[in-house]
Amino acid sequence: FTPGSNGVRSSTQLNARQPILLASFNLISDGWELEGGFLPSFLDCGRRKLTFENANCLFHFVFKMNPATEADALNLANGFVALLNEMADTCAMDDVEGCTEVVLFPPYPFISKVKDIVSKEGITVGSQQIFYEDKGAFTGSVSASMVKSIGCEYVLCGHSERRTLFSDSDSNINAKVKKVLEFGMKPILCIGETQQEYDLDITQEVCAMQVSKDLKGVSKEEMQNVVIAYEPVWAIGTGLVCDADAAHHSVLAKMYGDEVAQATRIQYGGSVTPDSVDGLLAKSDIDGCLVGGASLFSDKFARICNFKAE
Ligand SMILES: O=C(CO)COP(=O)(O)O
Repeated sequence: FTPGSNGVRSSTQLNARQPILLASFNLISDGWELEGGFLPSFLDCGRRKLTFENANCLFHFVFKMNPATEADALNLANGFVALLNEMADTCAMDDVEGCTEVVLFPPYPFISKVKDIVSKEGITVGSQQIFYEDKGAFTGSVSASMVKSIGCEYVLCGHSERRTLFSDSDSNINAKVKKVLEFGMKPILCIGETQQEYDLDITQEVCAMQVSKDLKGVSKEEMQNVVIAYEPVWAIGTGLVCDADAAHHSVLAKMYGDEVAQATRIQYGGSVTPDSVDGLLAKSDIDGCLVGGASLFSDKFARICNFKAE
């Protein structure tokens, strides 16, 4: 492909991929036998802080394996809080409607102390990963009960880096999604095609397969706690931004009606920065962003939360 001059793939480049979630949810619906197309709303899903003009958005900031020390992580968290305090905020802590939900995903050792700093600002924390077993001789692993017990509300499942670097299979991801739900937390299922799959024009098939395998056995009712993050692998950490037409709610609406389309939260991830966020969130079909690299800079974090849809 040829990226646009600003590193953003244009919609013409993405025409072929627009029905990704149509295909994906078609497969899911075969398993669910959806009737009448109702899924409960996601709007009860947690903390919120900011109002601005951005109602009901869901921003997840994933630190990945950064920063190097606890002191650095706490500095970052304090920086977020300081900047948020400078911003207009009309959301009460227990507001839901019209407020933006912000969740941080620090590495395990920093979760509790970061949570202590940011929770008074209405920001909550999540876990970048869990193992699907409850307990036992699984050296180096962390269970759902452990992260739940320190206040994690969300858990990432199926991130492309886990799929490729740590051989996370679809069946393992499915087991993790179910374990997260069993413990009353919310899985964020990450899906997305690689560069090679994009070039082969099999994006739809790849995403459909991931969704159908990774959500196998997840009920309609449980789906109210599932978030889907569409993250093209080629866009992660590269500066290239998919225009995310692929994550189009209207394809869901055509199949299941508006209620389902509105109830399903779809995030976009892949090189979300202060420069790209406004354009991305101007698309009514994107409900929020999953942010990696920009999470490590408090000014970028603050600007992303305070996006202005173009
Ligand atoms: O992988 C990501 C979030 O999960 C995206 O990472 P970047 O924002 O660094 O591209």
